[in-house]
Amino acid sequence: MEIRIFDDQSELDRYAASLFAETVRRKPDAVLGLATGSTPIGIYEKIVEEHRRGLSFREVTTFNLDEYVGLPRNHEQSYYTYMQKHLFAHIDIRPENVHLPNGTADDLAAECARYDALLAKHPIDIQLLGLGHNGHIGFNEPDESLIGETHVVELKRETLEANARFFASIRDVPTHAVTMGVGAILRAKTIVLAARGTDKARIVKEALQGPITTKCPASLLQTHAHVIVLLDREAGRELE
Ligand SMILES: N[C@@H]1[C@@H](O)[C@H](O)[C@@H](COP(=O)(O)O)O[C@@H]1O
Repeated sequence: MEIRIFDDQSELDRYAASLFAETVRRKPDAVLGLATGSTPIGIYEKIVEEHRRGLSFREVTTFNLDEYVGLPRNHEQSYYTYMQKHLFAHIDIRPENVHLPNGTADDLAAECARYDALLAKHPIDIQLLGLGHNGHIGFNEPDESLIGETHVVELKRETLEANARFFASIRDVPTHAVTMGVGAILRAKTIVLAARGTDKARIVKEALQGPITTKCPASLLQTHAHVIVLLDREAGRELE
């Protein structure tokens, strides 16, 4: 596991973006795994800058980690809207190459199977991950056991609280989400985990240097051969 600590936020964003840009330069039809949350926003800005400097995403395919259950695509807090706003509207990606779980599907089990079939056809070259305060990756919440494939998850209280800041009140935060499972995440050839801020310091330490346990889903990343962890000083301050 490679751990890089940055003094400057925009340096972290630029470095993360360069890893994705390099992948696309090397392989124009690369498959990118994408994440939401506040952490990737600056990274997407830098990816858009790479596009403005000439990098094309015409042949690229993307998969997002997760989507809320029950939010229509055009809801302002859907991850579909987030991705349009922060990335897809600003690059030349083909809409048909963009994949997110559909959280409003009538048959969510069928939707999960559809997503897994697509993932099986398009192995992810590089996967971006944020880190939940409780160690979740995507929406794989800490539990006695974890699920490998795409599934519906009930969000933990702490996740609802953390994400309430994006909604009018905690009552408006969807209680369930569709998430890619840890199997698909760990099958990505390269994983880039980004975390910032003092409030992530404890979970960063637990995930990277604590025991490998389903109680901290991000700790499973310790088993992956090619993980690059990008932290600011605050998020990295408890690491030994
Ligand atoms: N489903 C997302 C995760 O993919 C993300 O990593 C996490 C952390 O978000 P933030 O970067 O805003 O701390 O939030 C959400 O719960």
